[in-house]
Amino acid sequence: MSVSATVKALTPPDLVARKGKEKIACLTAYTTPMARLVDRHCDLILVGDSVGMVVHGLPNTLGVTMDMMMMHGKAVMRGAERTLVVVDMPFGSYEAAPVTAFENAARLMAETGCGAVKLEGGVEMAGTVEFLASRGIPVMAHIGLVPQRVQSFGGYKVQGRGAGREKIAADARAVADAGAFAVVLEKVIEPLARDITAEISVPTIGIGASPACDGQILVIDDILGVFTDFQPKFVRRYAQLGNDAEAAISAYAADVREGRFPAAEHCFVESRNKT
Ligand SMILES: Nc1nc(=O)c2c([nH]1)NC[C@@H]1CN(c3ccc(C(=O)N[C@@H](CCC(=O)O)C(=O)O)cc3)CN21
Ligand SMILES: CC(C)C(=O)C(=O)O
Ligand SMILES: [Mg+2]
Repeated sequence: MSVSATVKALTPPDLVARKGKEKIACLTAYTTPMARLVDRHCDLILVGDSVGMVVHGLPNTLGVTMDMMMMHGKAVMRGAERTLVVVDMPFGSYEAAPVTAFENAARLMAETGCGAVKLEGGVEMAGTVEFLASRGIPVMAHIGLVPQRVQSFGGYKVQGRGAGREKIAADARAVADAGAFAVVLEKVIEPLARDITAEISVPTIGIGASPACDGQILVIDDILGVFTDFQPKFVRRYAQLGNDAEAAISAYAADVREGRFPAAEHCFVESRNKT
């Protein structure tokens, strides 16, 4: 992004203005070429810490570092012109104290050029959301299933059933009141997602939280069929790129072994006029 950019990027206030009017389409991306594609069709790109699982082969998001988020954040910014780019704050970079959170969020914003950060947590993180938001860092909150706490939760379970309902409603109110410009609701039961969406004044972005939300987000590798280690119930697969990639790789290897690749058009000879 540069000051002379001709295309103006969407801002957090632009997305807030869409609530109740137009659905907000969001996807994750981690690389420049994918960011370019998503940028043409979506409103928001999340550089999710899911990158640790889908790109780096980690078992969960706990091992994701600031360096990884910085590097993928920069890569995505090189491909994004009109979407709002949000970078996930990794586990350990924001929970201990608002000042630590500010220092890490400011680094992400300053060094990647992203438009906002996202952090996981509700009532207990509201003070930090307020600290950042009041100091110029737009914050997207993330409540319900919070993957960075998978060890405490004992799995990626549905949220908001029974007694858990009031806790998540309180989380939504707390982060919205603290100044979050949007709230991700992950794997939250539909009636609760509907009530929260009606109650708070900023957009809810659902992932496994029903069409009642103001927008939706999924992990790009899940919708493309690139990541297939597991498939959450909330994912819809729009392509089978993993299968296509395997077929291509297998055909290439067979061509090399059988002498069908390279062919004449891939070879260089003495004559001028040819590159
Ligand atoms: N590829 C990918 N997609 C995601 O949506 C995603 C990540 N990675 N990494 C970070 C978090 C982790 N999330 C997850 C991970 C697993 C499930 C899952 O397996 N859900 C199962 C049931 C598991 C259980 O009940 O314990 C499901 O059917 O939804 C859901 C969300 C969402 N995020
Ligand atoms: C799934 C989304 C909401 C996320 O936090 C991520 O990709 O890390
Ligand atoms: Mg995340």
